[in-house]
Amino acid sequence: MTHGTQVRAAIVGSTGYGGVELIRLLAAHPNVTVTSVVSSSNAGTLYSEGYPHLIEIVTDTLDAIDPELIKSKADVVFLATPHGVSTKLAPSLLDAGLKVIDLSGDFRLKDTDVYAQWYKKEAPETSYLDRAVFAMSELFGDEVKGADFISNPGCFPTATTLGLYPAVKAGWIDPDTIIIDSKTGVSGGGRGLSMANHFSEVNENFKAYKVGQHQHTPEIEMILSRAAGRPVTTTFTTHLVPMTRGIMSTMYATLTDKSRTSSDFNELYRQFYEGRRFVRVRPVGTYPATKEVYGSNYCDIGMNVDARTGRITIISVIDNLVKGAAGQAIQNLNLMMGWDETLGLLFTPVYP
Ligand SMILES: NC(=O)C1=CN([C@@H]2O[C@H](COP(=O)(O)OP(=O)(O)OC[C@H]3O[C@@H](n4cnc5c(N)ncnc54)[C@H](OP(=O)(O)O)[C@@H]3O)[C@@H](O)[C@H]2O)C=CC1
Ligand SMILES: CC(=O)N[C@@H](CCC(=O)OP(=O)(O)O)C(=O)O
Repeated sequence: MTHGTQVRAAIVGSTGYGGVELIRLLAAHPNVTVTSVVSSSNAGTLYSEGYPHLIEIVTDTLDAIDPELIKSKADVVFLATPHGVSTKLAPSLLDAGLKVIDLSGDFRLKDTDVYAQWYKKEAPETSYLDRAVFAMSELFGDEVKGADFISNPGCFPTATTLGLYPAVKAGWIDPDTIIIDSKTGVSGGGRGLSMANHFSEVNENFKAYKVGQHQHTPEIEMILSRAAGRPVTTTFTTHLVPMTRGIMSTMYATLTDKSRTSSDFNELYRQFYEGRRFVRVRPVGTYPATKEVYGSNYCDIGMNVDARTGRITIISVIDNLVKGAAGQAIQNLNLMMGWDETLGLLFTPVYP
């Protein structure tokens, strides 16, 4: 599996935004070498033709999707492919003996009917679904060590549930009252051009989308239900804002004990995330902005209790391409391999 400590990685969907972010981050990882960049549509061409910023840095030619070829070049495969593709690809890669980390939503939901309902696609085969470990690093990281198949969380569920989990788990907020208002940058939609992420549609604009229909709703509910120890449903709305990277989730909920203060919650969160470098709980009275995590694997959280209304407002931010995708996938690789979870990921946010 390893050569010394070196793991060889292949990236399927390497030409997309998640794939190119994996390349950027893995270039700084001491234990991983990217040995195969894979494309379903451009095999045989130079990778840097599609990404001139990587000229003379990534000199590889794109490989075709061939499990045996990938197995000959790599130990672990990242799937940064659209929903529905991993369902078909992951089984053959696992059968070839590769470890797989899937960035798509295909293997996150264990109920096949729920997947089919929200993703409008046929669910993966149950035996492979059962094998996939859903890995929100800070919440379920203990389940990842030694796994051979990881399902990486979605970007909105990452920002949202890291912000809500400690309060729900402690029983300090009523899970039935939670309302989640999320905003995302355009890169969340991937590199493929659609009318929705056309410059003229996004610039100077701010719009809600997939209202009541977002595919991340059942994933958020699955995680909050684990925290609450009973089924939880929630109201979740996404908005597209004119920025490239970043997600902000603003969450509202009613307190179960109205005497608790912002300081009480702040202390609860600090204790819950103690020792987890990538979650930064902001001091009472301060709130994170997306730019403060730009290009980094951090999730920053701030909260305010309003004694007047008996409600809490929790604000959580991530970079959708890092903590929301490639960064957390690498964090999960680290946990899977039994390495320090921060390996290769301790870079500062890009500012300004
Ligand atoms: N963008 C984000 O912020 C986040 C994305 N994700 C998830 O990560 C995955 C990748 O997203 P993202 O990088 O944004 O998407 P992109 O659209 O930017 O890239 C997806 C890539 O997948 C490849 N691809 C398309 N069809 C197929 C196919 N049939 N078989 C194999 N490869 C295919 C394409 O490359 P080629 O034609 O060269 O094969 C394409 O470049 C998605 O599942 C997405 O939901 C998760 C969290 C956040
Ligand atoms: C702007 C935009 O369209 N964002 C996407 C982000 C989802 C995504 O990336 O998908 P997974 O995290 O499920 O893999 C969306 O809202 O559907």
